[in-house]
Amino acid sequence: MAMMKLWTQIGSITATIMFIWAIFQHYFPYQFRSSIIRFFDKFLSSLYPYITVTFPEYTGELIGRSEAFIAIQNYLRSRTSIRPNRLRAEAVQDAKSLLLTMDDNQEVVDKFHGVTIWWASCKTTPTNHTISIRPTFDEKRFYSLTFHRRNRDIILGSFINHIMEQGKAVEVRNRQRKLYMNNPDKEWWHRSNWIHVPFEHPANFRTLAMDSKKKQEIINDLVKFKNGKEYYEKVGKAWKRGYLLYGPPGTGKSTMIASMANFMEYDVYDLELTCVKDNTELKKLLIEISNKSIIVVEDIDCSLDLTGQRKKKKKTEEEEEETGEKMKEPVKKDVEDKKQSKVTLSGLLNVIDGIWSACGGERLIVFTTNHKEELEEALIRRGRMDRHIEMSYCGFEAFRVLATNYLDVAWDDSYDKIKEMLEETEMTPADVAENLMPKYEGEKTEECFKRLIGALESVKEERVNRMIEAIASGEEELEKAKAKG
Ligand SMILES: Nc1ncnc2c1ncn2[C@@H]1O[C@H](COP(=O)(O)OP(=O)(O)OP(=O)(O)O)[C@@H](O)[C@H]1O
Ligand SMILES: [Mg+2]
Repeated sequence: MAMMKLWTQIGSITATIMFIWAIFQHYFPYQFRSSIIRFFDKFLSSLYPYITVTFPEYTGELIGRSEAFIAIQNYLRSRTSIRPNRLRAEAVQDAKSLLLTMDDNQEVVDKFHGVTIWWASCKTTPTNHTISIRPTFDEKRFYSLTFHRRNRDIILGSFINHIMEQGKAVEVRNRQRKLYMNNPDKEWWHRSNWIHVPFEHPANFRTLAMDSKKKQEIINDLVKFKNGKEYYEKVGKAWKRGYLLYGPPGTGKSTMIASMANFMEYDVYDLELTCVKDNTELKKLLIEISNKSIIVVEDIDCSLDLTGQRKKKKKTEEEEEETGEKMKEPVKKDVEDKKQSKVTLSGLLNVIDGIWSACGGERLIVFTTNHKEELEEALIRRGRMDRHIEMSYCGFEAFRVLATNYLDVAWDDSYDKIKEMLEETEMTPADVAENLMPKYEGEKTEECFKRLIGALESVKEERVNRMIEAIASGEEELEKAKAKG
């Protein structure tokens, strides 16, 4: 009975509103309507003198979460005086610690210079009621900030700036750095084109084996870059820097990238170009990359045939026909991959230093290669790849770092012999490190050095044999040429 009464009341209220609305539309010409609406607005706001600002998690066409939303989330986390009834826990630092955030649909009171502010974390529920285990795009989160109209200037001015600064500082403090990879099998419900894992590589400049002067130069360069925001603005250049690391396999190029990331406290975006469909997708990936990051393209010479895709493809087919031999499957797959990716050299150049490269700041771009000479000049010219760093075979200084890392010895009698041998041979730091590493619990330093000396001797022997063979074949050629006259 009571239910029926309620429905009758709702029905009559709705009918009255519709009636008033119809009269309003019929009797008031549209020129007057807006003034009347404004008048009612003023009237209502005098009854309710509060202003509410909302901060959605995702805004308009922007890809990625809104910076303001993230800053507020971090700011609220840092406010110990704010005590929501319900909190949401999120594991960070590879589940080593928990971050607590205000749960959805909670309200808290905050103060700023004596002004009271009301925060609410809101979530709109999906309009369609389909059952799904995945988060749907209809689920929208936002923060709302409410304050009295008389505090408008202080809140919209200094308070908003204060939140952004505080929020960013908290983010830097709590941040678990991440290693990202581009995600070619992205499902439609994934907002991001990148997937990530915690970045926990232990490499650092102290343990990186290389010439100490060269290492210090790189460190200085990185420090200058990190503190160079104003400088880059002054000279009108995007705040980014390119490094080309080149050298034989096992000389520490990837280790150098990890050391750089740890030194700068940056995230790493490992960009696999062969998985990027085309230039448009490359741009989309780029604009999703956060600031304070290193974009890495390993083995750039193998990533794409940037120097002329068609030419090389044709050549491979011709080679197949000529030799009558079919390509090995992995090689064929590699060629297929390159065929699938339509990223062009100009697309890549655009990302490095075209107009798109200025989206975001404080980014390092690092290319690695084993064959610098095969790279297109335009790709690695100064300004794009600002510093070319050669990672070379193990010299004596690099060896000393490795000896300290692996055996904890600063000096040994065998050093002189090893020094002499390292100057005569070419052994990568990876091989030196492998020989220095004790092979069983308690293996003595002298045994490790003996193993290294043995390995160096065999490398030297191989080198001598190769030289003898080369001379012999050269002499043979010379004899043949002489015989031909
Ligand atoms: N300069 C170095 N300092 C310290 N360790 C090194 C150095 N170079 C190589 N190593 C050791 O050798 C391993 C292989 O090195 P790394 O992967 O960095 O070589 P790379 O130059 O990237 O090789 P590739 O060209 O094959 O990718 C590393 O895990 C590290 O342990
Ligand atoms: Mg590598």
